[in-house]
Amino acid sequence: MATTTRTRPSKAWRSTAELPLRPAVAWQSHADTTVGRIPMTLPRPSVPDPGFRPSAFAGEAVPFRVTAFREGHDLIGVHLRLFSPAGEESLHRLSSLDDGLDRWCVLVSPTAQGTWRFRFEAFGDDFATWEHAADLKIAAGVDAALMRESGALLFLRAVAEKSRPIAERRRLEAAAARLRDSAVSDLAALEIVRDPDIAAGFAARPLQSLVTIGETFDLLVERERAGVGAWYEFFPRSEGATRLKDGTVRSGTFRTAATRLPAVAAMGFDVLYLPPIHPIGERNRKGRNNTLESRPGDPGSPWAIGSAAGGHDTVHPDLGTLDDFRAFVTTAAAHGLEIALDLALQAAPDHPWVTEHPEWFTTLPDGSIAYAENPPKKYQDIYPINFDNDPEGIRTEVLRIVRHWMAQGVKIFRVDNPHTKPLQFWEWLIATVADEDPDVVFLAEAFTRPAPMQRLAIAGFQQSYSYFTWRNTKVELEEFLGEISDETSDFMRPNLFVNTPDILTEYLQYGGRPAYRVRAAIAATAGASYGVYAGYELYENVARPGSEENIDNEKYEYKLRDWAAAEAAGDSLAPFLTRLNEIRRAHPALRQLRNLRLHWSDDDAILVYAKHLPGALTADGKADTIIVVANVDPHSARQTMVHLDTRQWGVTPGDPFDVVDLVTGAEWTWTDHNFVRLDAFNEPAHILHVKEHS
Ligand SMILES: O=P(O)(O)O[C@H]1O[C@H](CO)[C@@H](O[C@H]2O[C@H](CO)[C@@H](O)[C@H](O)[C@H]2O)[C@H](O)[C@H]1O
Repeated sequence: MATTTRTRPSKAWRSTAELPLRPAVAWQSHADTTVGRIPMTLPRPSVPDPGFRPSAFAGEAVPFRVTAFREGHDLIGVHLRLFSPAGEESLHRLSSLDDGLDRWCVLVSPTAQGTWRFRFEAFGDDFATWEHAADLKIAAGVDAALMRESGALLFLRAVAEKSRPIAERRRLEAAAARLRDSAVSDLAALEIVRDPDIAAGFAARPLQSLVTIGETFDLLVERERAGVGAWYEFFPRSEGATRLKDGTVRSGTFRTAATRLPAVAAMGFDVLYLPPIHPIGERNRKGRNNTLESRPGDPGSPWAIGSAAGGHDTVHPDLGTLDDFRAFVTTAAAHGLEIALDLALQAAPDHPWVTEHPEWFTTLPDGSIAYAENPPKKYQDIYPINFDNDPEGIRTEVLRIVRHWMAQGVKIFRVDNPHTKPLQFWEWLIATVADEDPDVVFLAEAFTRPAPMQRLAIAGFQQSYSYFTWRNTKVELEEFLGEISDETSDFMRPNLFVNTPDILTEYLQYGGRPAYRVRAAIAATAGASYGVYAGYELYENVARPGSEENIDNEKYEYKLRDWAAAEAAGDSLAPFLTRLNEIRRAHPALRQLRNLRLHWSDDDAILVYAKHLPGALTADGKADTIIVVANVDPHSARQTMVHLDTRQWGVTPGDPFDVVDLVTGAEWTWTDHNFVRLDAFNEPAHILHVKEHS
């Protein structure tokens, strides 16, 4: 049987409205004004700080937007002229959002990495202006002769454009003659005004006047993993750790931890993040539950980096050797997992830096060095680095360390507390590393105020931890999702971790299993990147009294977990996480962020959002639409009406469309208003795929 395969164009972009390329010609310009003939403002993608550039990831559906208008009521059009890193030029027609705000938009997906350039070109759309007026006036018998003659002149102007296909020019010439022919009735002339072929020709090659060329901007396109991925975090020392007869625990190693890789991969995760893997300080080592006294056998916090065994370039001897680490990275890659390493720029008191480079620390008047803090947290087992004492020396050392791990196959770094170090330093480091390898990704662990958090992203961090963990109610989530998918999306890519070793929110502590389930569903579908710290799947929800983190925290001790027994007993969320990751892989709309749109329900705990990706931007040419309806009250069953703006995926309001729940398999026919009932104790969220549509 013959099969047909859709072949995608091998260009560096995909577009919802690409036009044949035409040279840019500014027909009117005045050097004595700032504003162009057709004013354009608020171009996007953009960043709030001059000197920096917006970014996207390869394959991201980027809405290129601008606000453009002109005096009076003649119609305008707007083009996006795009230049790929290789210098290929393309032209894309923006559509009016018709929201009364003069906003225009086109979706383009750059698929090639590198620096792109783009600009907007606005123009008087002379055919559209005439068509609009002629349609009304000729039909009403007002100025019909005048309209017909204006049309003929317009068509002949188009005929003179040699770049138009010959068939189109002939059609226009004939149409102009008929408009002028007094034997042709006004009713017949109206058919010319409404001729779809003529309209299509002018849509592809508009008849332009007053062409205004906007400023040219840069857009940095980074690799897909910079923006998309399912992350899993585990402590390698816990994986394969064994309790000995005397009650002590023998550390896991890279070799034993490697035996857990198939299970992490089978859950569908893409990135495995490891907390620091370096020697841990002996002096001031913390004991269990963040106590200041460690007991024999306590392994200490991995973030207390450095001992006589070495510093940031060394593997903790308990974990194995550098060769073992390299083998671990290779095995992970064979399972489709990329390793993310921690980059925590601080030192335990016995780190070699402390004696070799005392100038890298701040010595107090009494000769001591103050320990690190991230108020209200106190890190008595580490010294912070003073980046201003020897900036060059510190830069050289950190670059050496990063290069060292890159040489072992690491291309992702989770940076600890970057907001406690100078922004300038990060701008330099990330740019320097990108020059050497543009595939390296830095994730900022900056739980701080919005301004420093956002500036770290603008300065170059490819990804950022976010406030997601603390946004739990419907109202909070709506505000958060609206912000990350639009306001900050040109420069900040949030990773929606559901938990971390430092964060066990009250919502999880008291929400029971429904809370774990619904949070995972929202993170995996709302975030293009999301993450899970090991133990989440076992619903570990007991906090250390007075803190927002797990009791008997893995940061200070080995954690021996029986994954298989939990799963066999039905006490594991792993099957659900696996399904979520399968859904993410099967649905390209979910591997996007900027396409998230909030919809509505009548209930204060039912959150509704959808993600749509047009077929023009998907690899197989099929549109993909997912609707998520989530009950964020983990203590109840809720029923309500859900209201959708179905036009976002091309369905006329009121028309029916079929959906399938990707978790339960249930199928329904929906319209723009639908009844839902979500029982938190059963299935707190619908993840609905809109079946076959254009
Ligand atoms: O300050 P954050 O909440 O962003 O947390 C990150 O950095 C902390 C310091 O590196 C780190 O804290 C852990 O390591 C410290 C140093 O060993 C130790 O004193 C803390 O008790 C321990 O929580 C935290 O894990 C990291 O995510």
